[in-house]
Amino acid sequence: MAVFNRCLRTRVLAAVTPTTAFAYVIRTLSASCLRMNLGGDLKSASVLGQNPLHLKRELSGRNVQWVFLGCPGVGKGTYASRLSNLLGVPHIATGDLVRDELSSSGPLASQLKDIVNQGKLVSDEIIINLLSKRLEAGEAKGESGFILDGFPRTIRQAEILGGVTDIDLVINLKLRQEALLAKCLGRRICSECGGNYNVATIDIKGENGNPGMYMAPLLPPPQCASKLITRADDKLEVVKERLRIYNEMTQPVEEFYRSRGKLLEFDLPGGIPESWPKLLQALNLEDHENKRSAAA
Ligand SMILES: Nc1ncnc2c1ncn2[C@@H]1O[C@H](COP(=O)(O)OP(=O)(O)O)[C@@H](O)[C@H]1O
Repeated sequence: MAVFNRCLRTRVLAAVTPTTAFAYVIRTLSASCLRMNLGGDLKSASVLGQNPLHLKRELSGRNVQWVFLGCPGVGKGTYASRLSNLLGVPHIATGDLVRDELSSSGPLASQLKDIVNQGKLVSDEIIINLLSKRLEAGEAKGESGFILDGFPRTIRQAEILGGVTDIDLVINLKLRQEALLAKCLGRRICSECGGNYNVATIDIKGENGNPGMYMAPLLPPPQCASKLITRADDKLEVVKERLRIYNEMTQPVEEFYRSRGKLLEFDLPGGIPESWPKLLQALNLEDHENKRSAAA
């Protein structure tokens, strides 16, 4: 097994141009961690109506390599994490990697704090370094496959990723504009367990032929209720800036994958109870656990 060497990475990063260095880091990791290119295209499986889970069993060592796109507050983390549990692949959210780094008070923390709190994107170099370290740690635990959430966020990141591994499917989550801001502002995190909740109730009345939409709040269990915190970048002005940056920098990534036939557009019809079964249907997946608890 190829073991990623931190000194080598430092030397390579210093010696070559940034793009080459990022690609080198991910290629090294991809080759060893992700067991790439073992065949099978799970994206086309879902499009063609076969069951990706069935295919997954047939592809020894090759788990899904999916990406979630979507505006801040759309619910990428919620659905990526549910699919990660269902498919048995890691959910890797680059925003979480950035927040872990921020709370670690390591050398990067002070540099990242201002950028994140202003709603800006951190540099490709930093984000790829954090992602590489996360993949390296996953390799050590025997992980394979991934659901990426928050990466790629720029065309350059998408090109680098595409240069080193195959992405099977990109799920583009979409939610009505009126709901996005409220969802971001209602987001809360348990400071103890890290659980994600939302205190916003979205209740858009149907008018002029447009349907209404209801999304119940996602309230914390009693043990988390008194420990909720709001992300520093979930303030109104910062959220507006993040939405602006998404439209400018990340929306082109949707087209990047659309033109390659990898994009699955999914309009969220409401909260989790309505959206989760429909998302599973769109992916040709079944959640037996969910069915069992719904029937109970
Ligand atoms: N791929 C990335 N490229 C650059 N910056 C990133 C990336 N992923 C996360 N970040 C940084 O982390 C912050 C939080 O990310 P995330 O939790 O994904 O936010 P959101 O809820 O807006 O999708 C971003 O505003 C940005 O500063």
